[in-house]
Amino acid sequence: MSATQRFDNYIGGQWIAGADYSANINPSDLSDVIGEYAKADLAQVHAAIDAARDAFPAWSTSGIQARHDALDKVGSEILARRDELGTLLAREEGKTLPEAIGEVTRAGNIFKFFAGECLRLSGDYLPSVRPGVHVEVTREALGVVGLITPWNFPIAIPAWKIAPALAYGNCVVLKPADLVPGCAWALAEIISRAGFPAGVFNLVMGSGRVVGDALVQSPKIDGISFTGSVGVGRQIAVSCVSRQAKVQLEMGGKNPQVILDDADLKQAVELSVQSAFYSTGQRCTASSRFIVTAGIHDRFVAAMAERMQSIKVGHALSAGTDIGPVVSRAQLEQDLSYIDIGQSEGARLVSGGAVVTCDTEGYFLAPTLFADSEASMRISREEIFGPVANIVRVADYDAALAMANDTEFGLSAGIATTSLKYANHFKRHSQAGMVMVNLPTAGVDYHVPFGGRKGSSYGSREQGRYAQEFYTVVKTAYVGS
Ligand SMILES: NC(=O)C1=CN([C@@H]2O[C@H](COP(=O)(O)OP(=O)(O)OC[C@H]3O[C@@H](n4cnc5c(N)ncnc54)[C@H](OP(=O)(O)O)[C@@H]3O)[C@@H](O)[C@H]2O)C=CC1
Ligand SMILES: O=C(O)CCC(=O)C(=O)O
Repeated sequence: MSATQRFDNYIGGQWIAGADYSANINPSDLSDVIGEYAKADLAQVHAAIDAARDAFPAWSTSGIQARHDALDKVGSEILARRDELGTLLAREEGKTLPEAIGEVTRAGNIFKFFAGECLRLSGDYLPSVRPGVHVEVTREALGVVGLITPWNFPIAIPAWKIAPALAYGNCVVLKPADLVPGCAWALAEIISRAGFPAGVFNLVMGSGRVVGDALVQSPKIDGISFTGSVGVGRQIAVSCVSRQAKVQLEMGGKNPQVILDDADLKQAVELSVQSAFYSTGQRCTASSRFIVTAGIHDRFVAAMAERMQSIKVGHALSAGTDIGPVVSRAQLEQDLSYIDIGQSEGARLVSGGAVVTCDTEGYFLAPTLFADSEASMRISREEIFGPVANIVRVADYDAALAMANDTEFGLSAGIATTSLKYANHFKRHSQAGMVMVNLPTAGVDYHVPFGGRKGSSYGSREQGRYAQEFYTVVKTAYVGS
């Protein structure tokens, strides 16, 4: 691939040159330009929405075998090209190559799963309370959906929005994050050859303020599915609700990882390192606050400090790298500012705290851990979205549960314990959408519901068969004789 290769938008079955282009830069090596990616202008966004509207009547009533076959084909090609696509993902986002190949595999499996879902859509057939009448409850496609995706999962998040949308008969306009258009473009290119009619799937790249906002404001869009920050998500919700468009938001987290006295220390340390630092901490499911009971606290702090010495930060494509770079200069500055905040709030730096120099120029940050933190500190309450975590000491399980739930977020929550009693109590009383027992808070399956409570999510769940709640509307038909 030439460094200056240009990648266009995909609108109405055609590759359309952008109104402008921007460079996609490798955060592990700022001299590596992956390509120039199109930026759509407003006319192109509206052309994509119109193409999707025109395609909707035929696609929404198309045969389920054709939909199955096209989605299955996309899944097969993604899986067959997982090493190549994983390399592209690692290059543009900074996940390590094994993590990136894992994400690509997840995307391929998602398309395969939703290919199967085309064949499993069911409804209800019931007797009416009126004699001689019966009732049919069926699901129909929502319409044209705008999908707005973040930079931290450049292929899996587009996949888990696109695949159910198409499976249930919707037409799609995808706007990926401007920072990582490469995987979205590669996915669009695969979809363009899989047998979907023109206009069923459209890709418009560019900034959220221009392209994303045009999708959100368009009266021709029936629903928006968004993953990203709380601030942008809430603005989108207000716009969509005011014009009665459906909206689904997946946003931030401040996910607690509780470590109880009876936990297996080695296991607790491993899952905590995974939760907080893998994928450079850039997961909405990452844990950045460890809530540790008094009897294990000092041993946990010491074991974490020792374990963190062996975490290797480096180029995402280098063998042996555990943690790749932070995605961008802006995100690195945000992470560093939270490290300053933690120190000025009086937390004790146990490990990390500074940028790391590597052979290439990139945004490398040492995984950073604070101890002696208080639950009221900003580092304990605000989403950092980088490899920065802190430890708060509590007296016992009851205090740990109360602190875990004392947050405006509710995405994922973990507990490390050998006690069935506490594990069961935590599963029942955690105010998070996803609870992990003796597992990292991050790292979810593709065939079960994904989403949170409180400030983390809004609208129905993503993934698994629960995805149909967003991408379909229910019709109740009464049939007399
Ligand atoms: N929950 C999660 O999975 C994620 C959470 N975050 C959190 O958000 C913070 C900021 O990250 P960032 O990428 O800027 O998140 P944003 O919420 O800004 O971006 C997410 C997506 O929304 C788009 N967007 C931005 N503004 C608008 C708008 N006004 N209307 C419609 N779409 C819009 C973005 O476009 P573009 O970026 O191309 O301009 C991107 O495609 C992170 O530090 C982290 O805390 C970030 C990523 C994922
Ligand atoms: O932890 C995961 O597997 C998913 C995380 C995620 O969806 C996100 O960070 O946006």
